[in-house]
Amino acid sequence: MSKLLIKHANQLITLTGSSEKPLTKEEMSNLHIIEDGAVYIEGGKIKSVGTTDELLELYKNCLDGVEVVDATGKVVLPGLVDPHTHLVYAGSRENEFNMRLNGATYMEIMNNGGGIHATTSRTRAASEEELVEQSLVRLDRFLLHGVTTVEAKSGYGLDWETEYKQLKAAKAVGALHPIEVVSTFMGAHAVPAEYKGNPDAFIDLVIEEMLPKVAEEKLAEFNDIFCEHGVFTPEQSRKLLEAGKKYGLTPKIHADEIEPYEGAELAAEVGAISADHLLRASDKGIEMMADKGVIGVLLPGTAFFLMTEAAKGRKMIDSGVPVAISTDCNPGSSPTCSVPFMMNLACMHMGLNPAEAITAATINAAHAINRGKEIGSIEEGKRADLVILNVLNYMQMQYHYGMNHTDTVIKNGRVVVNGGRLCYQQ
Ligand SMILES: N=CN[C@@H](CCC(=O)O)C(=O)O
Ligand SMILES: [Zn+2]
Repeated sequence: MSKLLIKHANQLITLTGSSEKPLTKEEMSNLHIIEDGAVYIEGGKIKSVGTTDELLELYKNCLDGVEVVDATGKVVLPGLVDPHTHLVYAGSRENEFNMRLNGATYMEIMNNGGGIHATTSRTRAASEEELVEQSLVRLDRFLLHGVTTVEAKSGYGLDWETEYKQLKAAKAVGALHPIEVVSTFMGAHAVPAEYKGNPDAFIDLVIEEMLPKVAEEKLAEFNDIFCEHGVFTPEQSRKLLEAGKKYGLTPKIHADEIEPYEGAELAAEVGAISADHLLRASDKGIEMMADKGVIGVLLPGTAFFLMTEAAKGRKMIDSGVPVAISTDCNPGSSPTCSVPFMMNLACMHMGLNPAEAITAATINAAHAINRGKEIGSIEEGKRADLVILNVLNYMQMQYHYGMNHTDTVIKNGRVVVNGGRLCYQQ
């Protein structure tokens, strides 16, 4: 059984005591830091957490054969968790970026057959192997940025054959790569050209034909929809999310991204685990989310890349919404794998402080994908997913913005990134 000791961390950010439920309000700023910290890992799990002196004393007679990682001058965090990605797709859309720089809007591009439709065409045309290959490249990028778990949505098929191919590709990459991939079914990501003008019929198809197959083959844990003016209405969204619950799929929702549409309210009403985007969420919706404990997944890269006003992260935290951060990694509105940069943006454009950004990208992000008991904090019994950053204290992670400080990544107790380079064996 592999054994590993991390010692002399300048700051060991443990986030102790957060496994049962996501952190809210002031709790989000309390990182439970151990100075000169150490972690002992055995068989992929965290065995002990304490100061270096404490752990060296505790294990003094059994350090033979233990791999030792010296974190002097560095910060140790739980592995970052990305709870909202569109990981599996084919192609890219830099042409649309150029169009947007010249004044076109995201929805105009989509309504003219680009956007999600453009990626749908390419994803339909790609083989499962091609999707796997392209997704593995992105997973390597995530890992190099300290991310050890990602959620991945389908939604570039909009027909069963391709949705199935995407979900299978997500499973395959999860098995091939050190990063754990958690699947979400998002058959209702857009109204496909074949159903243009008849979104109700498409929702019925998703409910009647696709949901049962997703459930039968256990292809996903969550069910998501793009609830947006011109895409799916709150009524259609409610119908789909309620139907998914009957198949054991937990609701998630793309809510209030472009225009206010009572998506936050709907998330609270259907008992969604998270409502994501929320750029235009209403005050009432924010209150309802706080009341029901719906996690607000902030996607600061999307507002940044679409050059629009960011979600009100500060207000959400002050109102009691448990907040998480994600990349929204996708080829149109946020083609990035850098969770650390999202944390920078959340501080600069959404009013989070650096401690809250860490909570949002670790334990709260883990809760947003129902993994709070296994990952997201550094505690005895949890999975040994950790990242070691080349900074002296956690605030420097946000202060030296736009840089990748990842030095070492440990996944399930194995060193998979060392000195900022990938070092895992497939
Ligand atoms: N807005 C809907 N879906 C994605 C973007 C997908 C795309 O443009 O390809 C999002 O979350 O931002
Ligand atoms: Zn998304």
